[in-house]
Amino acid sequence: MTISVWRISHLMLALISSIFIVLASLTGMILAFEPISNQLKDYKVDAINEVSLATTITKLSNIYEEVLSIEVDDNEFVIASVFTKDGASETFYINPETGEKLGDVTEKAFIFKFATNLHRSLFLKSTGRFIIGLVSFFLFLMAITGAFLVAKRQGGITRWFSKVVNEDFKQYYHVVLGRYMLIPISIVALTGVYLSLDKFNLLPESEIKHSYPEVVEVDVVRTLISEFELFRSLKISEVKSVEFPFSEDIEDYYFIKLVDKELLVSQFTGDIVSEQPYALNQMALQWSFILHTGSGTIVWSAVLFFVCISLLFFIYTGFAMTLKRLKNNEKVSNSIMKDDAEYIILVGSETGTTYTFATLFFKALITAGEKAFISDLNSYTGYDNAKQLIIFTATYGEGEAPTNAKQFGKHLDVTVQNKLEYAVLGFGSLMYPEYCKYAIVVDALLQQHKAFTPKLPLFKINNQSLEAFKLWVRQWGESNGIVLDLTFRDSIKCQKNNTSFKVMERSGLNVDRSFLIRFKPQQRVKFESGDLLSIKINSDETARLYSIGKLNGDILLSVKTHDKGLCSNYLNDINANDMIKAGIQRNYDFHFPEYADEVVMIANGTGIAPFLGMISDNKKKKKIHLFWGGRTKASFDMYDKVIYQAFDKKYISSINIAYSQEQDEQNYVQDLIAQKDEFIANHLKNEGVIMICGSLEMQNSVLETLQNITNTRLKMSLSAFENMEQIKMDCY
Ligand SMILES: Cc1cc2nc3c(=O)[nH]c(=O)nc-3n(C[C@H](O)[C@H](O)[C@H](O)COP(=O)(O)O)c2cc1C
Repeated sequence: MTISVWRISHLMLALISSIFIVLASLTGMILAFEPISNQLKDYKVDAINEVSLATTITKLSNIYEEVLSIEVDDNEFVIASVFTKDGASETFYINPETGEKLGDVTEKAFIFKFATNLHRSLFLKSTGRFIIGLVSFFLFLMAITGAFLVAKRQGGITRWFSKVVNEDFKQYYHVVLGRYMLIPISIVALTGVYLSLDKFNLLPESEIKHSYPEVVEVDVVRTLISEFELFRSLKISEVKSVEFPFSEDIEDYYFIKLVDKELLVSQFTGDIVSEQPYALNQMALQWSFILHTGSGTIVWSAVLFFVCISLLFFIYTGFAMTLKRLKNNEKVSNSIMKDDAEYIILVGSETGTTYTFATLFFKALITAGEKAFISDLNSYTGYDNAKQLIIFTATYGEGEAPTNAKQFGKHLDVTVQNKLEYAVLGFGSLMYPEYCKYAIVVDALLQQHKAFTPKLPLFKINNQSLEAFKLWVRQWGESNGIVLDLTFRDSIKCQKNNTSFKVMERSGLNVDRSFLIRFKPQQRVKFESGDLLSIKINSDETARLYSIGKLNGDILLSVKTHDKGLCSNYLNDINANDMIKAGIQRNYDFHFPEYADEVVMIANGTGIAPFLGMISDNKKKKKIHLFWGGRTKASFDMYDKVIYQAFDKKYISSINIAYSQEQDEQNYVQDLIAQKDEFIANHLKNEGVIMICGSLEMQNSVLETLQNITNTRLKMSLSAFENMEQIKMDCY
């Protein structure tokens, strides 16, 4: 079955039963307190596991005129029904060791009575009981479909507890909590179903029939109760209830219920006259009751309370995710027919984010005056006037196609197509072993197809990186001679840029038109190397982010100027003692990994800035290996003072530099990594961390090189190390 069938079933079940689950959870939360409040009453006697039934009966018989019954409830409180010496009939808690009264048996509190009724039958008697039973069954089905979705998402049941990719708060905790709550929720649901089946008499008949002796000896001598072998050996904690003989007639017996069986016992001799074990379903019923109500155990009641809260959380996050998915999947309407369009954009998306990116691109094409058409990959067909096919696709399951792309391969085989150029943009996550696998498959299918010629090589986007997307759009625009202007709605979070920073010093421009600039915050702000400084020149512009190196409490930035770069030119125009307003954006995922003993830092160009701070602060002298790529020797001059000072202090263990334009043969940082493949493989094997900062092109090439190294030398996918937080990236 495909993932969407499971997801739709999961959603449908939730839609049908959510109101009842909310009611059952809220009342369940109240009811979870009943066993707790009962246990707080002080009627439990410590010696309950030592006192024998013989002792309790003897003591009671001495104090009261007649004893009718003894009951030990789920809280292990002992209740006796007696006639007092004054002839009054009373039922109360007793001390089983002395027979003394401990307190009156009070009625269930109103709140618990009310909650029980609502929880069991919605105050609708049999109809309500039926609804609740059915909803319990649906809840169980939801647990199963949910488990399947989690297993699929994690890449198989064996990876059940492997790290969950955190792309969205609600989705992340829906999955993380779901993994832990699966078993308790299934127990609550199944026991609920079982209790309902019992109420509707749908369980097999399990009434116990005792065989009474046909011939009874009449001249038997009465033995004292305190001498009864059975009563002496039975501890009161093993007994559920004892009904005393109705009369002193020899044919009336003690009727005793234990945890697993019922006994008829002679009141004259104490011998067992009949012994009947409970049927399996009777035992199952007892256990269902305990597991469903938490009766008698505070710990399980607390678990049940947590189950109720988590169900409310699942309903809230589940519906919030569905709404977001629906919003993401809102299709833009095409203003022209497919056969009139020159650019055909086809999308493969499961939860809609790829559609959001494709829509941005589509709208930019329309704004640029191009004839574009957008649709699902499944609706691939012939296009009469198209020049280019642009495919945006995510990957799902274990490297599979999203649901709206599953038919693409089939349609491609049977469709007669005019000659077309194509470009494939893959959306995926490096956390999964099959990174962007479906985009790779689509690219390969088009490569083999004679109607198609590639316009751009396959481009992969990790974790919906906006920066990577912008880079691809720039490349696409350049190769097609179209200037595209992407308009983002909420894509960049608004930063508060109201902290004052004073410029302490700055370098001149180097050969690459880059410079270093150092700021001192004028207010107390928290930051670390790896955090980002957000600068917004005017309110119309989106904020520009720069990676921070923290040097002696100051912020060090390495800035490359661009001809049309508003922010880089603004920074280039300021000098020592000038003030700027900016904001700190914490970037916790890119802080120095204190847990690692050895760190490899890979950067190109200005990406070195956070590493300058981390290296200068390495007072513990952890092993740090720097790999840096730049254009020429002069490109590095700006950084060598900080680096060689750190080297003298033994704060850095090795420096490896690749120059792309210093010699005839171009040498890039990924080439250095490839040359040191054995070292890199050992580093990862020994739990070392690799940090990457710089351009997205460099990041993609370095990741490819690392993937080759882990595949060939360690026979493992790079995603395994990513999942163990051994790869950290901050590229732009
Ligand atoms: C259950 C699940 C399985 C995934 N499997 C893969 C995978 O095998 N390879 C990959 O690169 N990305 C995988 N991803 C990541 C998605 O492809 C990525 O988040 C994508 O941006 C989602 O796009 P969409 O919202 O348009 O569906 C998976 C995500 C989920 C939730």
